[in-house]
Amino acid sequence: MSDVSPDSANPSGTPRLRTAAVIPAAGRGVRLGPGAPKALRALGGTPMLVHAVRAMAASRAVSVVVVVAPPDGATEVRNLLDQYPLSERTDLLVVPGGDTRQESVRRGLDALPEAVDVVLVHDAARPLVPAETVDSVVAAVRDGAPAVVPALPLADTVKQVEPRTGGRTGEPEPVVGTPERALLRAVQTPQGFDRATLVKAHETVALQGDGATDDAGMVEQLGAPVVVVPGHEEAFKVTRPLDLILAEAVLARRRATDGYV
Ligand SMILES: Nc1ccn([C@@H]2O[C@H](COP(=O)(O)OP(=O)(O)OP(=O)(O)O)[C@@H](O)[C@H]2O)c(=O)n1
Ligand SMILES: C[C@](O)(CO)[C@H](O)COP(=O)(O)O
Repeated sequence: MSDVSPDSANPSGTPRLRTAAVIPAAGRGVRLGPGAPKALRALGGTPMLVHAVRAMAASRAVSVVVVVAPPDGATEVRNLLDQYPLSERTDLLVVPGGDTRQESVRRGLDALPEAVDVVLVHDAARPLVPAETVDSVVAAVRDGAPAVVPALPLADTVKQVEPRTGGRTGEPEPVVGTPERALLRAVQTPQGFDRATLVKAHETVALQGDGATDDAGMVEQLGAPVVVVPGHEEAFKVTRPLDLILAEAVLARRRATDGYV
């Protein structure tokens, strides 16, 4: 496995790959219920986005973090993040996002400094991803994989259905298949990419007008290989109210046992 040392720690004099994390944080969080934009809601008294930024900066490989803020909230987010300074080895940029996650990520990619070769894309809504998960994604990209996703096996059986369009919520839907569960993985973030591959994927998918629910899906549409590495249970996405309760519990345990702030 490739090491994940920072640029400045390269003893051989050969150019070190520079790694940036793009954090899309421009969503509203409709499924979480009414309130501030999801990334700005408190988790253990600290905005969820701050946890996500710290999780990326905790990896020694990451030297640049680009936060993609709500379209009209970049200044507010910058002022907020300035209250939670990172160590000097991490540069922080804040840019305005777009109407979809895909558009927000694309705007984050546009802001990357030229020297960056490896890009992580990490949901602000996954505030508790451990540093070792981040490191293993970076290492796999530095080892030559153009696209890497952390993922876990599924606990539930999955059914494919014929969705009822325009029907009432809760109306029965016909089942059309049961994919073999052992072949499925639930995909998390950060997803890691060779920068040129990810930029090309975003350009191509935007031109075709198609979408994807994750960045690796866009790379798949290019025909480039995508590999999976083990994810982590604590990298779950805060999507619904119950997720926030779980996140509070995980954070409280970390604070009690690991000295996490
Ligand atoms: N226009 C958007 C939509 C989403 N996101 C980000 O993409 C991540 C994953 O999206 P999700 O969990 O679906 O967040 P929301 O879109 O905010 O949630 P919801 O669909 O419930 O409104 C989040 O960090 C969210 O802020 C973004 O940057 N720009
Ligand atoms: C990118 C992602 O987190 C991978 O599981 C997921 O696809 C985001 O989905 P969302 O509906 O935009 O939260």
